[in-house]
Amino acid sequence: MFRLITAGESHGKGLVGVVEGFPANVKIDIEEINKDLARRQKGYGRGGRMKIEKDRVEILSGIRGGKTLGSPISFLIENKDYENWKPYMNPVDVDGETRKVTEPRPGHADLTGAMKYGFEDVRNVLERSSARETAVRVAIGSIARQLLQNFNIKVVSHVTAIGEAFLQEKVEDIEKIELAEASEVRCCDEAVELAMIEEIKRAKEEGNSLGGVFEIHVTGVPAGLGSYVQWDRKLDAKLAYALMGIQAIKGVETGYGFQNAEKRGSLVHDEIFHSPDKGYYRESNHAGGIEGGMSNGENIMIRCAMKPIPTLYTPLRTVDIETKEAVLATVERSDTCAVPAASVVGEMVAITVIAQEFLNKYGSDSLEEITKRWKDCL
Ligand SMILES: Cc1cc2nc3c(=O)[nH]c(=O)nc-3n(C[C@H](O)[C@H](O)[C@H](O)COP(=O)(O)O)c2cc1C
Ligand SMILES: C=C(O[C@@H]1CC(C(=O)O)=C[C@@H](OP(=O)(O)O)[C@H]1O)C(=O)O
Repeated sequence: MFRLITAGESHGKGLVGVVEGFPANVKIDIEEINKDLARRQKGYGRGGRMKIEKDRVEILSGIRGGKTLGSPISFLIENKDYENWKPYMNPVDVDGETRKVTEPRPGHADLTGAMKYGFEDVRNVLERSSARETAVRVAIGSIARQLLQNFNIKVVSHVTAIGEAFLQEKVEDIEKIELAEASEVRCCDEAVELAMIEEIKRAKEEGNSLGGVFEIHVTGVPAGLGSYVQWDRKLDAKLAYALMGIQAIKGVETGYGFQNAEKRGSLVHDEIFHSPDKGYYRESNHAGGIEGGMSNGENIMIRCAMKPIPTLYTPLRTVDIETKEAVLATVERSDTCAVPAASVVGEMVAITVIAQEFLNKYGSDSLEEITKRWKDCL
């Protein structure tokens, strides 16, 4: 299993990722990583920052001649906006007064972060709590995805709700979900997409913000990733942990989680069948591909709820941390809605967990060794 760590401030020089324990001899196409980074930058409702950045990864170690070495993979994603923030973000010489932030935004990490670390300037919190960091997790997910492509495992995602605009029916047809890639809000239904865009336009006009729901589907996952034997080895638990680690994600559901809770068992549990060519299979997938903390061979389906963006152009009431006076929250620049971007991040975070658990089961030294063990289990 590989470990990962991210570093970097939103307006600092750049973001850094380190992946340790990744197997050797896996072909990595760096342009594929850049494509995933670009996908994260798209989506109707984002603010001015995405016009400044053009995220690209610079590999620093762990890949040679297009293949992984088994040594730590490290990389850099430059913050182009650093040029505009140099006087305030320079590691050596900071003019802290000019850009000091003292009006914490409700819903962001600002106030509690400042209290926790003893800061008088909320900038010291917002720089790292920012979802700019998710670019690194997308790059790592893209590397994980390229490993799993060798085993026919694929991940797709789509946005199912933005504010009050949502899909009525749950979509399980992967080809239909893939159509979401072309949509401005990553929704696979044209009529709902238009309603979502309207919803975002209205929120923007009001100086307000929006959240929503996205859904991730992972296909081709073999049965037996994760385990029932210990609570912290359960696949659903690991996915929920990693997905809740994405900024602003406040709910994670596997399969028809909350809907299942309202129904009788006979309508929820997926009956088991067998055929010589398919092996064991189910005709329904209410469990979302996970039973007893293990993948059961069906598609993995996960939904994530994102809260509305905390920075409002019509700001909420707060307290100045210097004067303790009632003021309005700070606003420099913000997205109105980032659910489409979050759905790309969710996709990449989920595939990272699946890759970690895949290596747990099949070994993690070289692609050849893993392939052999995977074939033995087919
Ligand atoms: C892709 C993405 C973009 C985001 N953009 C913004 C933004 O522009 N402004 C903002 O205030 N919050 C934004 N957020 C949300 C904050 O980062 C998040 O709410 C904050 O870090 C507090 O953490 P919490 O919501 O997990 O409690 C974004 C989140 C994601 C996933
Ligand atoms: C920079 C990104 O997202 C940022 C996430 C974010 C936040 O508070 O989370 C606040 C905004 O930052 P800024 O004030 O620089 O515009 C977003 O743009 C990104 O996704 O790459």
